[in-house]
Amino acid sequence: MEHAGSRRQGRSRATLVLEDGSVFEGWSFAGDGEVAGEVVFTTSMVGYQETITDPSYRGQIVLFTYPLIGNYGMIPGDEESRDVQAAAVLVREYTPYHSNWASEKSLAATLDEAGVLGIEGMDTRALTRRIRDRGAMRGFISTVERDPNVLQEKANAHPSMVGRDLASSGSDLAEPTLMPAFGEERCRIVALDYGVKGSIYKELRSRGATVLAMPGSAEPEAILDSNPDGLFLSNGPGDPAALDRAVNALRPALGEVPVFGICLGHQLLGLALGCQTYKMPFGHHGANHPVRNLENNRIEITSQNHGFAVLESSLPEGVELTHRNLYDGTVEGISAPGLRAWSVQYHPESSPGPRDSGYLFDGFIETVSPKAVVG
Ligand SMILES: NC(=O)CC[C@H](N)C(=O)O
Repeated sequence: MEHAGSRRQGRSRATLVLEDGSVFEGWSFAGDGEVAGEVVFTTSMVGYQETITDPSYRGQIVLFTYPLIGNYGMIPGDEESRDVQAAAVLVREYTPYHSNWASEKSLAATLDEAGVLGIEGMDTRALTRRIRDRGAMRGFISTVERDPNVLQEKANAHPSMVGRDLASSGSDLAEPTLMPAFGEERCRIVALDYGVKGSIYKELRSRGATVLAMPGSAEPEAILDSNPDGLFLSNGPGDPAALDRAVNALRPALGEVPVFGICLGHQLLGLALGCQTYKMPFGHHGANHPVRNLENNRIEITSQNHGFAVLESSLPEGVELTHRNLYDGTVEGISAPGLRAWSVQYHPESSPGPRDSGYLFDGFIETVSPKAVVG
């Protein structure tokens, strides 16, 4: 039998223990049970729906630093992929009252249906500081087990994000899928899907690109045989350095077609060009990350979600640093002009403020559009 105080509004107590043994208590607002994952914090003030459905968050327990989550519900069409991808969701306060005219269900209902734990009432500030001070850590959450030692052991038994290939199975695509341009077709590109955010395809298609999406596991011949005007490399979960096969598959395309990569795609391009990647102490997750564009010295406010990065000292000759994080100096963009390849570590166009990095999509489409379509 349950003892008094173990439930609130019909929900269970939940305990999170990090690999260093620190303990955080909360209440489940969705789901019951146990889950392990790397705990990361995101500073986005809006966009929880896009965040939890972003496949790059696979394997991660996502903590929102914004103190109130849930108030605009879930809006059909705003999801980045079909499924909830985050391993669990941690918030300070969850509100079940969602008032956006377009919302059709609550965040809690969505998580419940997906079988993903949602925990509220956690000291998200203390937890964020812990991660910021000690680095990204694995954590284990349970609504059934309360013993911190048991939970810490389980956190430590979970595989580290370093070396984890989550992208080979990151795509929902079973086979190549053609997505027509919105409006007049200007170019045809192949997109390698390692766990893509759907909004990226919308950005490409709305600029006149017909997109042939292929699973990230596509063979090099399949990529080039379709004779694309350009090649796009998507975002995706896990450690890029675990993806030798994907890196080797895109090498033959370099120099043959213009290549543009985002997030994991940026890291894979870097690896294919001979750079190294590393795990950052704690990642960049949020919609307010300032980046200096080294080509024009402007600052762009960008939307980011990455725990790995390209190592600046590993950039070989011919590869240029184009974008750098304003705060911590992380490489956020590179280019290899001789090979017509470039990439950034963030999602152009999904920033909350001025659309100040959409030029990256524009530039890609401009570069790969062979000619204006006649008739
Ligand atoms: N957004 C992404 O594609 C993330 C890339 C990679 N999984 C990282 O964490 O750095």
